[in-house]
Amino acid sequence: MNMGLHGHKGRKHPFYKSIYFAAIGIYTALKTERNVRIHAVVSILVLISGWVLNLTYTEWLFVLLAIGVTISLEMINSALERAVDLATEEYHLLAKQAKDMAAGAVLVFSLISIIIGAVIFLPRLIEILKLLKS
Ligand SMILES: Nc1ncnc2c1ncn2[C@@H]1O[C@H](COP(=O)(O)OP(=O)(O)OP(=O)(O)O)[C@@H](O)[C@H]1O
Repeated sequence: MNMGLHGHKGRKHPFYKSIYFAAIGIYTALKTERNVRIHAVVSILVLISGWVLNLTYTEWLFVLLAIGVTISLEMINSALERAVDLATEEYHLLAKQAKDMAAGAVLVFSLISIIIGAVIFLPRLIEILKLLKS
């Protein structure tokens, strides 16, 4: 394997090609990973809700961060699952730990996202329910 001057396998792509491969990666994740599709649909619903509820500048920053990091982590989790499956088809403790830790990372940030969502959206929803009652 020629690592050459350009590092990994001696390949060197122009920048636009790297962006193209990354876009293919997003497409592949959407096509093959149910969890990524669910996150994408929920994210679109959250963006519409944020627009309807007229979020503040700071609230938008938190919402965008929560959406972006959650989907990114989910894709890294899927990538790691593939890398592990490529490395071994056998049962292996290290394979289990690698997959479970990656899933744990997704879970940690999902819990943070739920807190961010609750802090931003719950007070507004309660406000709307009060208005509907009166
Ligand atoms: N080669 C392996 N050796 C040991 N344990 C494994 C191996 N592959 C998978 N596992 C265990 O089985 C679980 C399920 O693995 P799988 O690859 O199906 O991922 P998954 O968690 O179902 O993925 P998804 O996020 O797509 O639902 C892993 O979390 C891990 O605990």
